[in-house]
Amino acid sequence: MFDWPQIQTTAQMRATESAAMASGAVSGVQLMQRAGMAVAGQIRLRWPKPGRATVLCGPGNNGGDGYVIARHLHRAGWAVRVLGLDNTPGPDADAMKRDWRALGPIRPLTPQQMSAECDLVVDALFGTGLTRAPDGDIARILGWLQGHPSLPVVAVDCPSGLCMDSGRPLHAAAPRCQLTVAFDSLKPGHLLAQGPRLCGRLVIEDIGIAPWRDASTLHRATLHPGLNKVLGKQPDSHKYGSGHALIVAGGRGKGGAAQLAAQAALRIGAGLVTICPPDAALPEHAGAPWALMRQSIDDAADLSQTLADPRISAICLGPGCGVDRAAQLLPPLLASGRACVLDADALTALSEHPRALHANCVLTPHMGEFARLFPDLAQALNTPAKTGPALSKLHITRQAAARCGATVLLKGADTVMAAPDGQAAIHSAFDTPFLATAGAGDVLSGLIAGLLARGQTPVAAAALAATLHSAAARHIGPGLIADDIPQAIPRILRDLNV
Ligand SMILES: NC(=O)C1=CN([C@@H]2O[C@H](COP(=O)(O)OP(=O)(O)OC[C@H]3O[C@@H](n4cnc5c(N)ncnc54)[C@H](O)[C@@H]3O)[C@@H](O)[C@H]2O)[C@@H](O)CC1
Ligand SMILES: [K+]
Repeated sequence: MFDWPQIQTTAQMRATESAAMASGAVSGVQLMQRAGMAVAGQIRLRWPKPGRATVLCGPGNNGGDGYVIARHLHRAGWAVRVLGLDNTPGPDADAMKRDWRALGPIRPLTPQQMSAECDLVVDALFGTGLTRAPDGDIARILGWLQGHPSLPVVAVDCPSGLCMDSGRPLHAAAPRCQLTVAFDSLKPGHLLAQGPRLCGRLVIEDIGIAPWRDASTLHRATLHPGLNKVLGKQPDSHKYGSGHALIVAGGRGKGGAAQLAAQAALRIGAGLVTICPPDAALPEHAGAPWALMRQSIDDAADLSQTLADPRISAICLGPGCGVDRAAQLLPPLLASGRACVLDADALTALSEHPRALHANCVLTPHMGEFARLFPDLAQALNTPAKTGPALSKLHITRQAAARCGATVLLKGADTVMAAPDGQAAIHSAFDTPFLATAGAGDVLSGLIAGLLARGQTPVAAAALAATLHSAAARHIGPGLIADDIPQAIPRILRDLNV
C-alpha cells in the first residue's frame, strides 16, 4: 500500500524468524543477542545514570532476552538482580542463562524477591509466546507491580500478560509499562484495545530479519504515513482530474452533518464537491462555503439520473440523511458501482434491509453500528479473552469485510480498516479522546469521500482519512468541535509538505 510501518501477528513473526534462521544468515542466539542488546541500549539511553535493575526472566525466549539485558546492564555499571525460573528453556535462552550465571546469581521468581529496593524493573516474563493467563508466583509478581505504579517497568517485546495479537490482557494485572521495546515490527496488540495504554512509549528495534517477512500477508499501521507522496497534486492538475464527490444531505434542519462531510471532501482536495439535499431543504444550504455546489436530489430516480454523469467519482451517503431516505437511495447508488462511503443512517438502513455491496464501498461503523450489521462478530469480541491468540478488532473487521465484500472501517481510538481481499491497516490514536464528539464521524466520511473521488483505493482512502482526521484533532487539541477539523486540514497538509 504505502511506505507505512508493518504489523506482524505473532504467527507471522515466528514465520519470519524461522525463515531468517533457515536461510543461514542468522542464528537464534544471534537474534536473542541483538534483541537483548537493543533493549539494554534503550534503557541506557533513557536512564543514563546506572542504577539498580530487577530483571524478571520468564520460561521461554522472552526470558532469554532478559538474561542478555541483565548482562549488558551489569557491564554498564548497573546493580542487576535477576529473578528466573529453575527450568530448562530452549537452547538459545539456556545459553544466555548460562552466560548470565557466570556474572551473577539467579534468584527465585517469587513476589518475596520483589521487596528489594530497585530503580527499574525489566519485564522479560512473556512475549509473543503467551497463550494463557499467567498464574502462581508470576501472577502474584504482576499483581505486586500493579501495586507499585511509580516503579518504572520496561517491557521486552510487550507487557507480560498482554495478548500481542489482540491487545487484550489475558491477566488483569498485565503491567502498565513506561517503555516497551519490541522487535522487528509492530504487533497488532501494540496498537489495539488495552495495548497502547499498557505499552507506554513504544520503540521498534530492527534485529535484521525484515527481509524474511512474507510481504503477501502483512498488515500496515498508519503511524507515520508517507502522506505527501500520496496526496500531492501535479502542478497542472485539472479540477475533474481530482474527481467529483457528491454528498447526500438530509431533509430540513438536518443538513449540518452533510455540510461537515462536504467541507472535509473539499479540504482534502476533491476537484468538485456537490451537496445534495432534498429540494425542500435546498435553501438551507445557501451561503458559504462558496466552493461547494448544490443540487437537489429528492428520490431514487433523481439519484440515478445524477449518477449518469460519469465524472461523479464518489458519493457519501448517511450523515444526517435519515434512515428512510438512505434506504430509498441505496439501491440506485449500489447499482451504479460507484465508489461510495456508507455511514450513519445508511448503515442503519443496511442493517434493517441488507443489500449486496461491492468492492468500491467503504462502510464506516462505530462499534454499535457494527454490532447491528455483524452481531455475531461483535459478540465474539465481547467475550472475555482467556487464551492467546485472542480474537481482536483486526480479526473481526477483516471477517466483516470478507463477508460483505466491501471495505470496513471500524471506528474507535483504535481504528481498523480492512478490505475484502484481506488487506488491512490499523490506526491507533489514543491521544485524541476529544475527537469523540458530535460530527467528527461526518468529517471522517467526507475525508474518505474526497479521497475516493481523487482515485484512492477504498482501503487506502479509509486509512489516509483516519490518519489525517486524528492528525488534525491533535493539532486543534481539547475543545475541538467537528467544524474545526476540515479547517485544520490545510495546516496538516502543509506540515506534511503536500
Ligand atoms: N520472534 C523473533 O524473531 C524473536 C523473538 N525473541 C523473543 O522471543 C519471544 C517469544 O519467545 P517464546 O516463543 O519462547 O515465548 P515466550 O517467551 O513469550 O513464552 C515462553 C513460553 O511460555 C509458555 N507459556 C505461555 N503462556 C504461559 C503462561 N501463562 N504461563 C506459563 N507458561 C506460559 C509457552 O509455552 C511459551 O512458549 C519474543 O517475544 C521475543 O522476546 C527474541 O529473542 C529474538 C527474536
Ligand atoms: K515481556
